Amino acid sequence: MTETVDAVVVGLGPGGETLAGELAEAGLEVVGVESHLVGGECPYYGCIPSKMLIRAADSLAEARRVPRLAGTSTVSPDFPQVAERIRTEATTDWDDEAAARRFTDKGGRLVRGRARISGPRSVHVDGQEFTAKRALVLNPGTEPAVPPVPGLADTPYWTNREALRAVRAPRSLAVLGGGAIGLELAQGYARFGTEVLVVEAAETLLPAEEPAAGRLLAEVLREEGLTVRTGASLRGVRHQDGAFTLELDEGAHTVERLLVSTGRRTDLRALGVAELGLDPDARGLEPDGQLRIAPGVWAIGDVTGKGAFTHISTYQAAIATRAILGQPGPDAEYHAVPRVTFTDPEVGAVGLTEAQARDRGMSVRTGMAELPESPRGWIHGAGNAGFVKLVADRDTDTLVGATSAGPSGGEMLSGLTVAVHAGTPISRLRRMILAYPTFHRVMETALDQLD
Ligand SMILES: Cc1cc2nc3c(=O)[nH]c(=O)nc-3n(C[C@H](O)[C@H](O)[C@H](O)COP(=O)(O)OP(=O)(O)OC[C@H]3O[C@@H](n4cnc5c(N)ncnc54)[C@H](O)[C@@H]3O)c2cc1C
Ligand SMILES: NC(=O)c1ccc[n+]([C@@H]2O[C@H](COP(=O)([O-])OP(=O)(O)OC[C@H]3O[C@@H](n4cnc5c(N)ncnc54)[C@H](O)[C@@H]3O)[C@@H](O)[C@H]2O)c1
Repeated sequence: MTETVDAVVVGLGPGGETLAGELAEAGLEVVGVESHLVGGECPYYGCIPSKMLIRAADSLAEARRVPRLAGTSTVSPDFPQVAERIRTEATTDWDDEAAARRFTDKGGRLVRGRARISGPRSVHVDGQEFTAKRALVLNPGTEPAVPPVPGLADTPYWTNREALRAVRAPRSLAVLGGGAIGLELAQGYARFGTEVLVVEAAETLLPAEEPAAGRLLAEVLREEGLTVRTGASLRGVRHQDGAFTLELDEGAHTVERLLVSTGRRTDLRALGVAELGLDPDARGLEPDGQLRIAPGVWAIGDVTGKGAFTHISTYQAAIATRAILGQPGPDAEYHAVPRVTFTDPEVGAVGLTEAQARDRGMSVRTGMAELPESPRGWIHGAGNAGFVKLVADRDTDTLVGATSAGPSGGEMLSGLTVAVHAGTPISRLRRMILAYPTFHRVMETALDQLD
């Protein structure tokens, strides 16, 4: 016996929760199915607790810079203090009651359990079946992709979840994967006194971004005392007597904890996408401009492969909500996707890297300016590492990508995002007045450097 409603939303991550709530507020009968916590990865194990840890760790780093700028300082890190702030303020002890109420107060019906697609617009949840008259929306998010390293599966390794629920900082930590999750947490823990080793398979850290960003982070992290191995492979892992032994190219390395942060995956087979005629072995779901993947079926969030970021999930949710409500509107655009890795220096980036632009056959010009050489960077002194790199398309005379690394790299990104998003001609950008002495003023130098 199936229950028929207007819309069924599978997974209440940032996008799914927003969309489900808005459809309910618009008067639709909405069932939201969530197998874990309403709100998804971001508020409980992702963006928010990790940034809370980083905020605390950055305050320690700033205090350690006092001797180079202002006098003397004594820093005594207390990890339990930030762990408690994450538990009580960020996650309310990993309890989603408030988020669940936020949805049900809008008129939505929350069904707890794991959904599996059972028909063109139907799902099974623990013996119940729901069929959507108007829309089935898939927002299943991702889970850690764990590489097939011999021995790894049998060890009590950490993923982002355990790393952000920890109540004390381990003495030593190996981080497998030097991408966004790995680097943010590696630096965060190191600043609390953990001895950290980062093992990255690619030749540079943060390999999806400009190589200059990865090189800069490797340099800064090494200066802070972390050990960084790039182009490295983990051949095997053992766990014995409370310690992990890692077999690396250069020999064995023993640590108290191991964090696996080597990317993410979605189990489309378990979700049952074959019922929709889609490939269950695909890496993700490929929606059209209105986020549709089949008649009456939408997909939003990390599973669409357009950038695993909360702002992409909620951006897509807004477009899909409108489409489901039958309101016309523009297709999703991805030429100016911004992202920020919240290391110190922060690495902000938007649009294409130089390599991506060249791969697309563009006639590329680049401009680069170093932050320490700018007035504000020089004034800032300790902790001023960073740069702005611009990637321009010679044919259209517009920026197609930019990277802003520095103490406020994420904030510096906003002007660059506007430029790439709007396709502002470079000749027009060159006539812009930028406040003195800001970090973002370095954009002017980078524009002058466009070869
Ligand atoms: C450590 C970390 C830090 C991050 N930091 C940032 C950041 O600073 N900024 C940023 O923009 N992004 C960040 N992200 C990424 C961000 O968390 C995700 O992009 C964001 O959560 C959006 O994901 P989503 O909407 O696709 O789904 P998710 O948040 O993954 O939620 C999906 C939900 O679906 C549920 N679900 C899955 N399958 C089913 C099913 N079959 N039935 C019922 N329920 C199901 C899950 O339980 C989950 O609650 C970070 C991620 C991590 C791990
Ligand atoms: N600040 C943010 O916005 C933020 C923060 C954290 C995560 N995220 C999102 O979550 C996604 C997932 O993060 P992630 O860091 O897990 O993935 P990622 O893809 O960003 O990085 C994974 C890294 O692991 C490396 N790797 C893969 N297999 C390896 C192996 N066997 N040995 C050593 N290295 C290996 C990859 O080369 C890559 O550098 C990110 O891509 C991002 O979209 C965003």
